[in-house]
Amino acid sequence: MTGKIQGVILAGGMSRRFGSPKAFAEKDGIPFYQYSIDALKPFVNSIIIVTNPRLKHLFKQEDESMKVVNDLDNYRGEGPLAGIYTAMETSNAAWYIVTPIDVPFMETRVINELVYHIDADVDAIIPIVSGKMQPLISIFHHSIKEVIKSQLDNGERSVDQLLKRCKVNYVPMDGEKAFININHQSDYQKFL
Ligand SMILES: Nc1nc2c(ncn2[C@@H]2O[C@H](COP(=O)(O)OP(=O)(O)OP(=O)(O)O)[C@@H](O)[C@H]2O)c(=O)[nH]1
Repeated sequence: MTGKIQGVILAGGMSRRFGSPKAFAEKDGIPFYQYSIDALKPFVNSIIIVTNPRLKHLFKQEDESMKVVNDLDNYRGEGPLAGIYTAMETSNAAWYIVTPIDVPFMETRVINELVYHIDADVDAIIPIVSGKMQPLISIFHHSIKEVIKSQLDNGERSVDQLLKRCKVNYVPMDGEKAFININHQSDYQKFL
């Protein structure tokens, strides 16, 4: 038994480098954030998009199984950990599968492989692709919620720091393309 699995889409970033909200940039006429939804959907009971008040109204809530919320007030805009903590506070699940909104080549097989490694003995499951870890396309157990909170309360926004405090299963994976993330307009020109 794995318990309830919640999908989390981190969508509260400022897209400063990109210059406009990345979630709504398009690949083949489909907004980037939809690719994150599509990759998660087969594996989760529900999806929570965690964003900020500037963008919240722009996300379409497809059905009852999807929720769009802002980062909790205390941690608004404090980075990805604020989004993960908000999801853990807002919903009640055993596991949280997290994705960002700027990975338009993401594939269900990536999430499938991470889900395969869900195990009671670990706190986090993180892919390693071409020697680089991808901590924002990952699975976290709810038991680390208080660790995240204490980091946020100490102003420590680093996900890498969190991983040093957790039992992590690092999963080597093939297929770099699925992990391409778009940060700058030049990435958009290059890959899309
Ligand atoms: N909920 C939430 N998500 C965030 C926050 N900061 C970043 N994210 C998300 O985390 C992922 C990675 O963010 P980045 O690309 O590093 O940051 P960004 O703010 O979107 O872009 P830059 O402003 O160019 O750094 C994206 O999906 C962001 O939307 C935050 O404070 N809250």
